[in-house]
Amino acid sequence: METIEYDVVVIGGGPAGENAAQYAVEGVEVNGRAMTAAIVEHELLGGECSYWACMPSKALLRPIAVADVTADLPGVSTAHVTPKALLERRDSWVSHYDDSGQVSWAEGAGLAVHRGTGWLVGERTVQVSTSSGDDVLLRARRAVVIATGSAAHVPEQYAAALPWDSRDATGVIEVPDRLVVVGGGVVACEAAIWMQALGSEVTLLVRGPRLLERMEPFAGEAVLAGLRERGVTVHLGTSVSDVRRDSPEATGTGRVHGGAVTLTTSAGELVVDEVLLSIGRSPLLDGIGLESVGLAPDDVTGGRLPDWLHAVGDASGGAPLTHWGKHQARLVGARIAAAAVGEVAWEPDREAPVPQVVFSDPEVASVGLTEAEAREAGHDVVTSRVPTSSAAGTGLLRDHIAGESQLVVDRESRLVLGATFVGPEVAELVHAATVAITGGVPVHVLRHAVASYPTSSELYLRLLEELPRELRTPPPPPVVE
Ligand SMILES: Cc1cc2nc3c(=O)[nH]c(=O)nc-3n(C[C@H](O)[C@H](O)[C@H](O)COP(=O)(O)OP(=O)(O)OC[C@H]3O[C@@H](n4cnc5c(N)ncnc54)[C@H](O)[C@@H]3O)c2cc1C
Ligand SMILES: NC(=O)c1ccc[n+]([C@@H]2O[C@H](COP(=O)([O-])OP(=O)(O)OC[C@H]3O[C@@H](n4cnc5c(N)ncnc54)[C@H](O)[C@@H]3O)[C@@H](O)[C@H]2O)c1
Repeated sequence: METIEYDVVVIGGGPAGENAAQYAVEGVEVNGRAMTAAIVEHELLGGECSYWACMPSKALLRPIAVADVTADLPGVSTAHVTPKALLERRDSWVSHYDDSGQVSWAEGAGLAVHRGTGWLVGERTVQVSTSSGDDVLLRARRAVVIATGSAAHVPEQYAAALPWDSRDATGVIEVPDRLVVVGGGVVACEAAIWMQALGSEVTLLVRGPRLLERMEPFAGEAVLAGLRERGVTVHLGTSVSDVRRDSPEATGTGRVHGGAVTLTTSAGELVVDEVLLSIGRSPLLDGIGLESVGLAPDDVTGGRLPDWLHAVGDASGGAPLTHWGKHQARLVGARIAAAAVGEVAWEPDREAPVPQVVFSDPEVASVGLTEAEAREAGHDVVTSRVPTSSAAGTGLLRDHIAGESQLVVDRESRLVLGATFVGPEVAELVHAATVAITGGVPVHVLRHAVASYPTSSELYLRLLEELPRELRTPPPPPVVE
């Protein structure tokens, strides 16, 4: 078997793997020789995000959001979604499932791409099985990075019915007349919108009492009202006990997978044409040879790895979000690069807060701790909440503005712990809160960050004004006895 040496070998070429490889070697020379890295990828370079997750879902949702605005904005005629053109836009944003652009980027960045499935066979050693049948061994002089992503959960009771997963929803070709979406998380709240806009009659079956259960309750309530308003049926507190399908058939991604599906649920029996299962994802760590180096998947997600092995992105067990995986990858890449030249990479003391935007209607954008998480962590919490329409800039966006926005503040330090914005186009509002948390900007200082009139950012002034007056000044110095 041929053996090739690189400084760094990355298993998995999604956004996290690509960034780890790039940051580990970019501009780094050791003894006058440029660092080298290889990415092993067995599907498309760019990963889930580029072809089956973030990009296609947002390409589908944006025109729907724009059409919604025109329906609520006097002075323009109302636009309507045209399903064929919407799917063509999706196809263009996923480059027709062709990754040659990403391969060119990798080659331009000096990264080698090995097509095939990779797994560890020993310390710093990855075997790659290629479609031609010629396996190759990649030896990493410095580090191996696991960036294999995650896989959707498919409980046993659904497996024989061949339900859709998120790839079928983002890659939809045949629009089922009646679609059940199981789950009340991010995929469910986003996919229900585009599937309904494409013509499906959508029913959400949510096991828990609310949508978006990891976010502030008022966010899930607003999204629930939004979905119902656009004609989506939502059953909360509903479990599925049996799933049967007539003639299940593996017809391919985005096509209806057979005949009618009958679901027995705590809300009664439902007969539909397709079921989209969106009940979470787990790190993809099976079959990557962890046992060959004495490790188990829990060691990866628990951060118990030898110094030559790293994990980034969904595979690490951290927040399964592209920007978070890329952040982890930049940190890991910088650590590998610094270690190669005998240095230690600089990192801030404080761990960065995780932002997330749900591109539902209304949108939800949040960062840091929810109120409940902050209290559980022992903070003396103060919150301020205002209608998202309460700034002139947000009010101008459209006629009807649903949703509220909230800051969670630590009373003692005056620091922002978390923020949630619910409403139209709030995605861009959250970054200022992310900056405030990352930079440790207390609210009495944040009040002096003046937003232009009339922009949505003036909502910060409204939120800060709602806080108790005593938080407008620095905390008193500690009394020295
Ligand atoms: C429908 C949907 C929408 C989403 N929308 C957003 C969004 O708007 N914003 C956001 O931040 N996040 C979003 N996410 C989450 C986001 O897609 C993931 O967090 C992100 O893709 C994780 O990146 P990654 O590099 O860790 O893994 P992936 O993107 O999954 O990439 C892993 C890569 O590794 C390859 N691989 C796996 N095992 C091997 C092996 N043994 N050998 C070789 N190659 C291997 C895979 O083929 C894949 O290309 C969405 C997820 C879904 C499902
Ligand atoms: N805009 C974005 O950032 C975006 C968009 C889509 C997906 N994502 C990422 O993808 C990940 C996966 O999304 P998701 O919606 O599949 O997961 P999720 O974790 O967001 O939601 C899972 C939902 O399924 C429910 N559930 C769990 N097990 C169940 C079961 N056995 N039966 C019925 N219901 C069950 C949960 O109560 C929850 O409502 C998310 O964690 C998110 O980070 C991000």
